[in-house]
Amino acid sequence: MPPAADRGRPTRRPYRRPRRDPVRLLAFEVLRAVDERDAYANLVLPALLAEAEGRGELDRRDSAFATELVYGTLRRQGSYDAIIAACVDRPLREVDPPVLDVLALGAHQLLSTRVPAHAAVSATVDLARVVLGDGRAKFVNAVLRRITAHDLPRWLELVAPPYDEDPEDHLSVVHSHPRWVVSALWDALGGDRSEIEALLAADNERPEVTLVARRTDPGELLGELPEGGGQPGRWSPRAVRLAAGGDPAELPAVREGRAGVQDEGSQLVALALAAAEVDGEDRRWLDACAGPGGKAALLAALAAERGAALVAAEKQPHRARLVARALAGQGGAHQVVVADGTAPAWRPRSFDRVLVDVPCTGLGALRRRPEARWRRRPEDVSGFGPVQRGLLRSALEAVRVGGVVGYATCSPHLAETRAVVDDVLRGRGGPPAAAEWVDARPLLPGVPDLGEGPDIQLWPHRHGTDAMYLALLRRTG
Ligand SMILES: C[S@@+](CC[C@H](N)C(=O)[O-])C[C@H]1O[C@@H](n2cnc3c(N)ncnc32)[C@H](O)[C@@H]1O
Repeated sequence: MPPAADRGRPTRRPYRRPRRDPVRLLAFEVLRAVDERDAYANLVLPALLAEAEGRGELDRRDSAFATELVYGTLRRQGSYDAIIAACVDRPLREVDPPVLDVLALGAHQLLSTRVPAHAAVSATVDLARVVLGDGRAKFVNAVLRRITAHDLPRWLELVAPPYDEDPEDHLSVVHSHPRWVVSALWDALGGDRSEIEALLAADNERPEVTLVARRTDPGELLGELPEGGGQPGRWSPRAVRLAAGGDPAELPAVREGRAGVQDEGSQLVALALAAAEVDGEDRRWLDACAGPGGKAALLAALAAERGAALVAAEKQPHRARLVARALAGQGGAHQVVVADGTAPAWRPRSFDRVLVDVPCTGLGALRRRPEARWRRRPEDVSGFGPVQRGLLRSALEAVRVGGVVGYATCSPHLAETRAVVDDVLRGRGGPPAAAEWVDARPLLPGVPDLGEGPDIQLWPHRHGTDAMYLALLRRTG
């Protein structure tokens, strides 16, 4: 019983220092960097994890949890913002961004992880006390407690507008994509509600890690993995799908460049270009937009098997250095040049095969770059248009008559894919190109649902790959 003098007064809790949880602190630091400095989570996070592991603050499991917190929170930010807005009594724009980041981290733990609700709330409030101060931590506590009232499906029923009233707004909130991205993806995909929902859901899944066997056989590569460590690719004869866990960069085959980490979609683009028929010689290949070098490394290996030589061009010097690193040890004849593909340093008609994997919005790789969907703007699409058309025109000039150009994007947006190729072929905004379509679908035997052709569009929910696009064109004059 409290002493008589204290009776009737509210009992004060003894002051408790907040627990400094290095995992949540690190996750918060990454979210702030993404928000404040436009940093890329896939660059900042590994660097901070490596430092923290080096200091002995985090072990592998902690790092995996920090990764899940950062990527999951960023991917689901649209849904969480709608839920947080329903739990806050003022417009979200009036809540400080660092407070919103803490709330989103808490919402993610409560609604999408197995962390028990009481632990998610107390750990997030402790984080708030450390990074925001005790006053704002009380606000965080109150909002998180409101969020615990429902699970994610119920919250989405409550906060998303009904599908029948506004399908795109509904999907935007439920699947956490900006409305304009939902709209663009649906235009490119076609199909009904279930198809677009499957795509949007796939964008929110963590992609599996795939290796490409470059100077080795995929069977041998599998043999180098521990028991149960991988399985053959779904579509690419060179792919090995890694089981979860472990750092692929530490595998000897990857360290030695015999294999690399590469999505199967990117492998298929390089393989289809290499499989296209060219009339006559097949000795000189060009990758006109090579940085950071994933496709160039596979092309170099394929070229070396046939005695062909690869020129890998890249406009940005620092990215050209990455290309040189990717090509090191690939064997065969290859050369890396810093060059603007729209004002080329090579003579016209001097290549037999050309890949032009143009800069684009990256809307096909949303699984990998969790913040990209929030950073991109609709006007970015038209911003890339002139360089995409210029690069394709130059690629068609660089290839000789009878040779083949592959135009690739890691965006399925129709304005970046078919529209660019159609404009260049029909001479909109320049002279018409003397080139014909090559049907790319038969060059990828066994890969289903590639579209109506002659170009191909891969999809995360159909193929488990990034949404890569490829058009193949043969120069005719
Ligand atoms: C989509 S990325 C290419 C990815 C690469 N093919 C791979 O698989 O690793 C596009 C690249 O084109 C480069 N780029 C942009 N404009 C260019 C230009 N005018 N000439 C050459 N490269 C350019 C960018 O710096 C970027 O590295």
